[in-house]
Amino acid sequence: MPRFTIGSSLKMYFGHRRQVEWTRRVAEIASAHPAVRDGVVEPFVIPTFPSIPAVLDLAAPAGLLVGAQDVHWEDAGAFTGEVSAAELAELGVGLVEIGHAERRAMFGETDSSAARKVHASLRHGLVPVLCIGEEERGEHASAVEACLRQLEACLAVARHEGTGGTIIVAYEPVWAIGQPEPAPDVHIRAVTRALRAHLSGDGLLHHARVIYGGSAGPGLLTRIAPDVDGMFLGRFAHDPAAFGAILDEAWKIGVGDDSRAL
Ligand SMILES: O=C(CO)COP(=O)(O)O
Repeated sequence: MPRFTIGSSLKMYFGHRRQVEWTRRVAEIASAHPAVRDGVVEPFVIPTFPSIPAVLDLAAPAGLLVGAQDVHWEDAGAFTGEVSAAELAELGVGLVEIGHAERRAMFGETDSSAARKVHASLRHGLVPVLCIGEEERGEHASAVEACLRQLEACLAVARHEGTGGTIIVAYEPVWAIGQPEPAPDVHIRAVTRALRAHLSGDGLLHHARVIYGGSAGPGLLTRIAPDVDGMFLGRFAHDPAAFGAILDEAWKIGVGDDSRAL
């Protein structure tokens, strides 16, 4: 099991050519990096739907997982504009982002639609990257409470149906997305610690991982590493070199962990 899962959603920032170019550079950096070669980091990229096949061609040989930014909960039928988990699995997609704050705010995503999408993804062996986070900045305790409530609401269908698997929970406080700085370290660590404790030993969701997103960039992982399993990057990974800098950090932390264990 890699120590960290680190990746980026390209949202709708780039066109097709630029996503391919970005992936080519990040794939070069990742495949040559000891953090990826030695399994300290499991890297991923989440492009737009039409760019998935081209991104997969470059990413897969470099050890980068590829995700989709959304999914529909049904397997097939009259659902114009939607894409099923079955088709994503057929293409070789490994991850599915579900319930991102932008989809909740702009496209009517709710905990109950997210719950159906999580279930569909697990049924097809895809790993949900389930995005949760409180809307307003406040006390740690109220953020923990809101996130645990949201997490369980988004897992309700999978729990009801007894459908398990691996899941990545992306803690993304809504107020920290698209900002100059991430949430304060102590806040991130309090919430991710509580989420990890809640999910540890979960009978249904094996290997649940908790990563942080929201204006994350180089320098943050070193400060929050003891309480997270990775990071979900946005704008601050648009420069492929920044992705490389974060792999450097992860490698240093991983080597430190190993030497402490000896
Ligand atoms: O939403 C995010 C990742 O999904 C974070 O985006 P930013 O890092 O650009 O705020």
